Amino acid sequence: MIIVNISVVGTGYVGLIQSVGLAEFGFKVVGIDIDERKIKLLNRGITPLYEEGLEELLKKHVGKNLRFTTSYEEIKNSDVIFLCVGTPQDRDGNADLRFIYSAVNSIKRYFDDRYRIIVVKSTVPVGTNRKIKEMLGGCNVDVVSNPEFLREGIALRDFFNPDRIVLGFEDVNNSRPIDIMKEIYKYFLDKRVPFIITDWESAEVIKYAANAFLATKISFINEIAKLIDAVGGDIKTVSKALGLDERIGDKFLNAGIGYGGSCFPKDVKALIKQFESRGIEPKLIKATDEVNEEQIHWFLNKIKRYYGDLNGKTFAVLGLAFKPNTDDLRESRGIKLIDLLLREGSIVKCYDYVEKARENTIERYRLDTSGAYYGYNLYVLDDIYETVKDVDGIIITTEYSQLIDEDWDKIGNLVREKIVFDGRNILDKERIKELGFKYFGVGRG
Ligand SMILES: NC(=O)c1ccc[n+]([C@@H]2O[C@H](COP(=O)([O-])OP(=O)(O)OC[C@H]3O[C@@H](n4cnc5c(N)ncnc54)[C@H](O)[C@@H]3O)[C@@H](O)[C@H]2O)c1
Ligand SMILES: O=c1ccn([C@@H]2O[C@H](COP(=O)(O)OP(=O)(O)O[C@H]3O[C@H](CO)[C@@H](O)[C@H](O)[C@H]3O)[C@@H](O)[C@H]2O)c(=O)[nH]1
Repeated sequence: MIIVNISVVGTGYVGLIQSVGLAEFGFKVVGIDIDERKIKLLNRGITPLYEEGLEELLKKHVGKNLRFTTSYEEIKNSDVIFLCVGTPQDRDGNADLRFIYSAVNSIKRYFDDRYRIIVVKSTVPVGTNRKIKEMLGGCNVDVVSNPEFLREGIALRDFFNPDRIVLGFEDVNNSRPIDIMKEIYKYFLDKRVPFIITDWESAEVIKYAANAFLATKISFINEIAKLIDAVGGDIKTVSKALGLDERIGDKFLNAGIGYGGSCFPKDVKALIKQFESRGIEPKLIKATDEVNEEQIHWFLNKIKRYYGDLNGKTFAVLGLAFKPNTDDLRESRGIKLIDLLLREGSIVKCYDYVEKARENTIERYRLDTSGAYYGYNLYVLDDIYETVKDVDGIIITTEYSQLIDEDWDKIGNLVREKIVFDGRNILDKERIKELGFKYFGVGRG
């Protein structure tokens, strides 16, 4: 089979990267989304979300072998359909599959006798690929589980350089869908990226297990950081020494105010639910989640212990996105801390290096033009020096490396009190203290 047409359903972080990536490979791609505003922007070559290098690649292909639409009719002409809609958390902590099922029903309407493949890239609980196949009963279709492992902020780099490609099939002895997937991902085969060809269930579990393992590394080091805080020492040295053991590895051992984002928090919770619904207690994964939920409160208490009462105090919160170089605020620890500070009666001035993250914050709180959040005291500023002016304390909430190179002398002259609560352990503790700042990190004595 020569793949002629590909469609990608859902044009968020995953779907948009998948669309431009496949267009770059030379395929004819149509992105489908129910969000008309997004589709209009995309067809004009504008990305509704911020990701480095994405707009350039979008502009290169849009109007040529890449276009976007809200019409599912495109499915008629598609050989391969990538499913990339969101699977957010529902009220009970399960993965909400509403968007998946609604997209599958929309796709089904345009199926005829032609053979097609649906590739599920969304993160879905065990059993979902099987359920999708059942929903398509009678159709000439194969369903392939192909979880995505990209990280926001470096999504394009991750897309073109994956550690592995995981492909789950209903029947690993049926070569037809396997061959087609290998044709689509020939670029990766040529690069000798390992391919894991397996069953649906294993593929589905791999995605959740990978996220839960990384989240556990973070919660583990955050727990050790609490001990270090009590006894003295520096968690950064501890992490470094641990990481030098190749069996442990140095990645994802940075202590801080916890993990956020659109994946770890919801995926860890959804994995817990998948255990529980089968009568198994996931003790370790539950602890990972609990440590993370607690971490921001533990850090707020540290701030409270210093000031006594936070009511009326002014803080500069540096970092709004859940991680550097993205505009994504989902489950951002910075936003969570802002909410907690506002509840304590504090005045918050905040800043992020990514302009779109600042805009999203304004939108989230529906700020008026002066920057004052109705009923609260929240200001989103476009300049870091304006942000720190006259504050009682600086709180770092996102691990931006740019913070290291800021003019801390100048910052020291602008603040009311020279004190930094470094929720990401990003600053050089000794250097900042030499400049006369009081310094509080996470597990730094
Ligand atoms: N964001 C990441 O870094 C990342 C990485 C790996 C996996 N994932 C997983 O990929 C999936 C998508 O995540 P995301 O961050 O790209 O989500 P997103 O919220 O950014 O995008 C989802 C898109 O789907 C669209 N959509 C919803 N219902 C639709 C429908 N019926 N038809 C067509 N479009 C529809 C929405 O309008 C939206 O544009 C999730 O399951 C997530 O867990 C995300
Ligand atoms: O040592 C560390 C590393 C990360 N974090 C925090 O962990 C969160 C998540 O970071 P990261 O994993 O880099 O970002 P995501 O874009 O959420 O990517 C994760 O979630 C995606 C969606 O499932 C997966 O595809 C990726 O492989 C997985 O890394 C952020 O809040 C970070 O601040 C730490 O606190 N300490």
